[in-house]
Amino acid sequence: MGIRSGAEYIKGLQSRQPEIWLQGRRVTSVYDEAVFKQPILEIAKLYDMQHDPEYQDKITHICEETGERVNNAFLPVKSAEDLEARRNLYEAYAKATFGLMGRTPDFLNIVLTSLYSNASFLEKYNRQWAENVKSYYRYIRDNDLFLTHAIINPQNDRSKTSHEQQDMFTHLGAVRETPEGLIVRGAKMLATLAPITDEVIIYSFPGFKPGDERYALAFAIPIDTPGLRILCREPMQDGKRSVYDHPLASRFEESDAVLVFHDVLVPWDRVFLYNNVEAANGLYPKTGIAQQPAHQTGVRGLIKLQFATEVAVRLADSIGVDVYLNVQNDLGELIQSVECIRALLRTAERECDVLPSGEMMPGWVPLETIRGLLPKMYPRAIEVLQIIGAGGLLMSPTDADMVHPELAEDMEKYYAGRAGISGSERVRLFKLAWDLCGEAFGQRLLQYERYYTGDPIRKRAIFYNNYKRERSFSLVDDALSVFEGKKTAESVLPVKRASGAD
Ligand SMILES: Cc1cc2nc3c(=O)[nH]c(=O)nc-3n(C[C@H](O)[C@H](O)[C@H](O)COP(=O)(O)OP(=O)(O)OC[C@H]3O[C@@H](n4cnc5c(N)ncnc54)[C@H](O)[C@@H]3O)c2cc1C
Ligand SMILES: Nc1c(O)cccc1C(=O)O
Repeated sequence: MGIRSGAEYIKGLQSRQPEIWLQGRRVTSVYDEAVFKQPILEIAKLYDMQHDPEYQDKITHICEETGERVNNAFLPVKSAEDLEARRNLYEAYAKATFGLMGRTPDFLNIVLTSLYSNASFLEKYNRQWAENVKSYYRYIRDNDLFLTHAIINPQNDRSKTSHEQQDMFTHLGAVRETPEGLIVRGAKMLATLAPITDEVIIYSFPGFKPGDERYALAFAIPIDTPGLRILCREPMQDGKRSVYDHPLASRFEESDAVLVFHDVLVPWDRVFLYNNVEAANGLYPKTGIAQQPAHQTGVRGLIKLQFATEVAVRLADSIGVDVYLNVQNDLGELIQSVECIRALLRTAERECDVLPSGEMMPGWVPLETIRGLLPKMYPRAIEVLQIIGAGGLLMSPTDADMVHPELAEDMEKYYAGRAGISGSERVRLFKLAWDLCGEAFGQRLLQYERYYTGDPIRKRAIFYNNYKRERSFSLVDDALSVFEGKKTAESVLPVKRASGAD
């Protein structure tokens, strides 16, 4: 089949009835549910872009194996050209959503492509797991499906491992084997966009300890598999807010959900890993599923940061405050943050790593640096928006006020910005900014940037430890070589090193 259109994606959603719980009731038709409607349409637009002549060659390619046109997320990366094709895709999708949707279909489809490219990792433990991953990749690619994922255990008692929790099946684990497959029970978080996806893939960040064998699992199933319950968090929109009043919040809210598995059957051909702590701990660091998605999130994060920065610049300009040094200083800082991420991405794309499988991956050090910096840079951009917008962010009237005949004159006069910025222009700009920096929607976007890639503190500690392992920090030796063989600084003269260097 190859690339789907938006209408085909929506038809797929309409053909199923997953068990979705929202505000105390069961959702019977996800497409007709107001809170999901607009996000569905935004995702549908991304599917349509695959057929749009403006984008088609940038974001899709002809699959070598099938001869069909498929999305670039399914392209195993073997060369710089492949990497560029991937980047074009990330950029096109991120620009279409202003970087505000983190879990667009490309994200998990590249995870899957990496698992496919590095299936040899699984083969070492079980040949069938590797075969299962490969056929699942082909199935998702050829049907152009949209996945959600849940790789974190619910936040119950973080000081204990899965098998030490109060109930054996609080965290998702295997209950028993049957001839048809594995029965699994328990919960996982935090499946973004789960209600509007086709399938769910389950795996985990490393951290399993001996005794956690039943939780060491990876598999994928259709989102409407019997026994799988999707428990949505409280939505931040009712789905009926005006696009004028909430130009971003009304369109781009990604729902998040806890997934509860009530004795769900996972067919054997969908089991990718089971009952093996070592394999489960190696899956994330050793199959490229950390590094390739970091490229996608780096590009998306750049667009999001750039967007917030542009809003801040336009906001400041609209009320004439960017003549002040402090405001210029803050805006200059944001622009430098954007340029820093842009430069890191370029470096990552040029300084590639090549895995034993031949898969080419953007450089680990610059990508991890982006992962470490964005959780600080994005919240700072939001803070700057709040500081520059100040009380003006709290004076925006509504769409209805703007068009009311009795108020129209006041609106244009008292809400105008500096010369040349009309009342309606200024109000629209401030509403855009408020969605990002004031609304619950904007707070979620901030929380996403802090945590989507895991706990930033532990991530940075892992980065430090790996970096230290791979490097000798030899500049220090070079500096200290001046003391070689000498006891005191007073007696020092440069000495010849073994290498012959001074
Ligand atoms: C908006 C949003 C969307 C998300 N979407 C998805 C998704 O689609 N799929 C998915 O699988 N996940 C998703 N996540 C989850 C994300 O992966 C986690 O939030 C992230 O891994 C951090 O884990 P946690 O939230 O459980 O925090 P915790 O690990 O519980 O951490 C809470 C606090 O305790 C500290 N802490 C906890 N344990 C330790 C420890 N061992 N050592 C030191 N400090 C510790 C942390 O530093 C942190 O401050 C999403 C998260 C957000 C916010
Ligand atoms: N955050 C991630 C995720 O949810 C799945 C795969 C990779 C990541 C990541 O940021 O490394």
